[in-house]
Amino acid sequence: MSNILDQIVEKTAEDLAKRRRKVSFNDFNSFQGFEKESISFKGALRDNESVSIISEVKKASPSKGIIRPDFDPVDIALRYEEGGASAISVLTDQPFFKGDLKYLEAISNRVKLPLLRKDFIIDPYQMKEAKAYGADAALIIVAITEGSQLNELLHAAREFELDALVECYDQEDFNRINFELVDILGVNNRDLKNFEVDVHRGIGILQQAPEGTVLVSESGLSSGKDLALLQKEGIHSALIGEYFMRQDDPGQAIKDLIEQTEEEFERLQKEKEDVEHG
Ligand SMILES: O=C(O)c1ccccc1NCC(=O)[C@H](O)[C@H](O)COP(=O)(O)O
Repeated sequence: MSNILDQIVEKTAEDLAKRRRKVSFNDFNSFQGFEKESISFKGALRDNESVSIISEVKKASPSKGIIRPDFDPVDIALRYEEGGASAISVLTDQPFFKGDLKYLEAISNRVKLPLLRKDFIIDPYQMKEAKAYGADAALIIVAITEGSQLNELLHAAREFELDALVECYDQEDFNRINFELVDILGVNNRDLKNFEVDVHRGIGILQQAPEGTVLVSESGLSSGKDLALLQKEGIHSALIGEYFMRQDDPGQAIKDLIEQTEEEFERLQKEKEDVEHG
């Protein structure tokens, strides 16, 4: 690991140490999230004939800086729900993405869709914290774990009734996964050395997962063409942030994208039939 993830993880560890001093592991037991029954994130991604959409609440990013200056996380999440998203990803990292755990909590009080805590999780403390603030699922990035840490985080997710979206950046990450413990796999299409995205590279890795794994393509997706390609290649879900966050009405943008995807998928099917029948 020698890229932006190094810097993010270093800062995450510092902030985590500060939070631990304020709120102990046991303190979380009295948080509101523990009263809520988890909603199946995995089920929501699969319950779709076409590619399901995980729409992301994302104010800023290391690659683009501030993406949405006029940022109202609850309003955005409500629009996502109305627009037809299957699940919502909420960035909770503050230093690099301008996210907040409070956004997760506020959204969980208003929206019925399953919520993914999108952060840089390196310790079981953050899993319990995710549940405490209303998450139904949490991201685990393989590249920021070492040795048994990945499996330890997977066990913690299970303990706190969270689905785990396990994210790879490359083949090396993929090779480290024990699929007996993992049932939702994401591949991030973004190359962290130059921030370029390549959806085809991601598909190639996702397709190696065992049958029954829920497959998620992440980053750089913005068109019906992208999503129809994913559907054609057997990918279940698309995680989309920046594209929606740049639209005046992110809810309408989801509706339009779903419609474009259906049209493009039909076009691809017809093209295939024409080739088959000469
Ligand atoms: O978004 C970034 O610049 C970034 C940089 C370094 C590590 C992670 C990063 N993004 C996190 C994500 O995975 C994306 O927010 C998510 O996949 C949505 O991507 P997009 O649709 O391109 O906003």
